[in-house]
Amino acid sequence: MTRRFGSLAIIGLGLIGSSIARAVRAKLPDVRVVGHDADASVRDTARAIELCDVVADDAVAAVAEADLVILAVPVGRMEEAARAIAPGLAPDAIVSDVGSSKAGIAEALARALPGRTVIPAHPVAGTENSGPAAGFATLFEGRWCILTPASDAPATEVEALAAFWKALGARVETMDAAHHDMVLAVTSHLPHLIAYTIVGTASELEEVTESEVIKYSAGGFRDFTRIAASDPVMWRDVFLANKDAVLATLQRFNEDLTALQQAIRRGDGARLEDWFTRTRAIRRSIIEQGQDDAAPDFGRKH
Ligand SMILES: NC(=O)C1=CN([C@@H]2O[C@H](COP(=O)(O)OP(=O)(O)OC[C@H]3O[C@@H](n4cnc5c(N)ncnc54)[C@H](O)[C@@H]3O)[C@@H](O)[C@H]2O)C=CC1
Ligand SMILES: O=C(O)C(=O)Cc1ccc(O)cc1
Repeated sequence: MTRRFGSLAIIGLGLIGSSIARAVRAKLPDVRVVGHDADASVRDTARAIELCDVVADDAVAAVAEADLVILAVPVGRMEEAARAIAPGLAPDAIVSDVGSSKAGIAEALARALPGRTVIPAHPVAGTENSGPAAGFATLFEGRWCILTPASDAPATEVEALAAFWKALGARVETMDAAHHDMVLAVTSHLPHLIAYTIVGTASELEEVTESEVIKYSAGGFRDFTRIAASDPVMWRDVFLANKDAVLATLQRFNEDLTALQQAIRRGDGARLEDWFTRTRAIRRSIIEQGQDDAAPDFGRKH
């Protein structure tokens, strides 16, 4: 029988940590949830909104009873968060995380928690908002959660973690951490980099005032501004951690951008039309598969 967790500790009570707490309360009401955050003001907010059964001031105390510990801190803080919980972990506790990149975190957690069962995970669900008030219980519904267990991870524990995420409404996939990082570099990290670039570039163009950028932002640019409002610390860490895959993807992107630039300069309408026809077909197949993440209610709150 699949192991069911009775007591969960969440380290980091921002958007993702607080969404897990809310989803567990809604879908797994028998699971005890203890939360901890390094930031005292976040702990105060978590207590004020009664996010968890207990909010612990101390990381060691937070994990003492837990059979599942989820680290929901920025990617660059994973190792220190793991080191902080290590002395308090129960012998059979599983440690997981929610970081947006995976290979570097797997190495960091293995260093910090030798001999422990560590199963990294990435719920591919989020918004541009951060902090404990930004979370919501339905965030993971119908969204993928990718598990990247090491090849020697115990299958029963991987299955238990998969069952946990499915109970929160997620669809679960398992893959190698390096493959995860390459796929997410294309589907998430590069798009964020492009959004950060275009919004910054638009606001710096001498010919266009900042008020015009705001006044005339049509649909496409507005979508970019939403993404470009994402948490600066979180995304700094993602790009530093997934450097190799992001740079490889960026290289390809730059080549394609140069090809389109050349088509515009040469008046090569056929090339532009071919390219745009292909991308429209991609969008349509995403919608047909029922994975329309760009739907207007994407950042919905409950
Ligand atoms: N924001 C998003 O849309 C998504 C984020 N993720 C990943 O989830 C993780 C958390 O992201 P968010 O919840 O968005 O960030 P957030 O900024 O909303 O929350 C992070 C929290 O971690 C706390 N923290 C930092 N260092 C800590 C430490 N050493 N010990 C305890 N608490 C600590 C911060 O005080 C903050 O409250 C990141 O690794 C991110 O890559 C994954 C999927 C989506
Ligand atoms: O807000 C958006 O559009 C996102 O793309 C949210 C997101 C951010 C980071 C992740 O690792 C997964 C999902």
